[in-house]
Amino acid sequence: MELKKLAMKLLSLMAKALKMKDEEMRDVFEEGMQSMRMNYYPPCPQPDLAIGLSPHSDGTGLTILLQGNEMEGLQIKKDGMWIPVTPLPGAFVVNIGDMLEIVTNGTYRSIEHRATVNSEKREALHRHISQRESSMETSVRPPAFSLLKLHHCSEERVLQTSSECIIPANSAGSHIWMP
Ligand SMILES: O=C(O)CCC(=O)C(=O)O
Ligand SMILES: [Fe+2]
Repeated sequence: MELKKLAMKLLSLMAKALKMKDEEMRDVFEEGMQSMRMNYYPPCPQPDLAIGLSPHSDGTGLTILLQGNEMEGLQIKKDGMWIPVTPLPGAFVVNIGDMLEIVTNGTYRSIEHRATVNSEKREALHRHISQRESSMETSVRPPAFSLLKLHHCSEERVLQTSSECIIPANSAGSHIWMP
């Protein structure tokens, strides 16, 4: 509940920064799905040869993350390089997800990230804040993304552009957002 309040506050500030209507942002995320996940990375004898979680972006609106036992592991990709996100005691990390990138018309970019492992265990607790289904039309013009039914784009086009397109996590693969 408190994390949802925090997420809505952050979303509201982003809406303000973008001169979007607050209600518009609330309409997308207030009644959306939320999920909680605990990731446990066991101690690894050869961390350099292993990966905890492969590179991805979150398909959500916002992810609020607490790096539990303050072990390093989370890395973001910036200018082609993996940068560690050093855990700060008691601090949350907030990740922008794909759906927020779409709603903000590409201004707030969804970040590619991964998790490495250590010779000691690591824990990370996540709260994902997602959109209400069928509420993804941005009022910003021109829209940077449009929703295509998958059968309208050839498999080749999807493959060519897959690093730039966004596949909604809950769409069972039937729709795709294209820039
Ligand atoms: O373990 C982490 O810090 C990141 C995990 C993550 O990115 C995810 O579960 O989506
Ligand atoms: Fe993630």
